Amino acid sequence: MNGQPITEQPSATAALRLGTRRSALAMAQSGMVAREVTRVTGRPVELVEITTYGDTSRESLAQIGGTGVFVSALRDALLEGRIDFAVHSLKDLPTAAPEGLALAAVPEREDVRDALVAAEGLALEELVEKLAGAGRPARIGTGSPRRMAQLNAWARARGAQLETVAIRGNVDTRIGFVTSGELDAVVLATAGLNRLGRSAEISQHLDTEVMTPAPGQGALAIECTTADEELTAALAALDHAPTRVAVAAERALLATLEAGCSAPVAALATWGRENELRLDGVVGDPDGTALLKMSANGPIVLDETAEQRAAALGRTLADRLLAAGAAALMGERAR
Ligand SMILES: NCc1[nH]cc(CCC(=O)O)c1CC(=O)O
Repeated sequence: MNGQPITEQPSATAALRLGTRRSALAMAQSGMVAREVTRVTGRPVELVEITTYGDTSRESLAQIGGTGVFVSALRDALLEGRIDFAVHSLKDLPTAAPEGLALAAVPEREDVRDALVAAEGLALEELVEKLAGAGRPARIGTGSPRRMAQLNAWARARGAQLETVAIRGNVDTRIGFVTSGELDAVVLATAGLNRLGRSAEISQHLDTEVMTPAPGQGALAIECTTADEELTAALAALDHAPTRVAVAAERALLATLEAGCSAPVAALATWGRENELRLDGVVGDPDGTALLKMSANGPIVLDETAEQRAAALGRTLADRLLAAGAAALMGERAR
């Protein structure tokens, strides 16, 4: 794929170099954005493969620190001029704004929900009931403390038997645990499965009340250098303001909690009535013994200050969560 223009244009302008990770999901996301970029700029886009630490390390994300493991190699390539722009899953992007880089666009968000991929296409409740009949707990794989916390809290609330099993790996590997019978189900982001054309393997879309998604889940981030003003301006055509503002609230909550993408923190901002942003925040411990849930609403008009006001909403909700004991719940490791 390296060096191959994936979109051809009659114009003689030089190809834009899009840095991408090699995973199937990253390639799918980059390919989709590449086509859009060609549509709005008229320039061909070539994919440049970049390997990140998160791709080569076999350690758990919690062990290697989580924040930024998929992102830093792409950012280095941008700052060294080896690529012109990069596409990240927004939920993998550290909340700190990097020197010299611009978040040029946040395209319209995909489905925010987490998905259950279970044997025989069973829903969570059916799966747990069936296995209770067989005298054992449902074994559900996920590497995410956020998903573990909410799965365990769900089970605890209904006195159901469920066991979360820490797993890692790409989408194929994770679904493989279910097909092989090693696990009864895994939880993955719906957005990723949709982008990979694997929606048919979803047995249930988990309700966001039961499984609130990660901050930024389902959204992409398109990054380039601030020095490249022309490209920054051109990429802005791919920006979707309602998505950008919603994720600003979610990420401000995460930043204020001083938590990373491997922390048991969930946040979802949704537009209700026109110009009304609702933010739901959840902090838990992976065992699901306690789950702290709060929400806040703010009237936000989509103007130049919208992102800042959304961020203020996120900080306010985070402060309320902290006042209610969020820090102790997350524990030292996640902070
Ligand atoms: N942490 C890995 C990761 N980063 C983004 C997605 C899915 C796509 C998205 O949420 O935009 C995934 C996989 C998953 O959680 O199943």
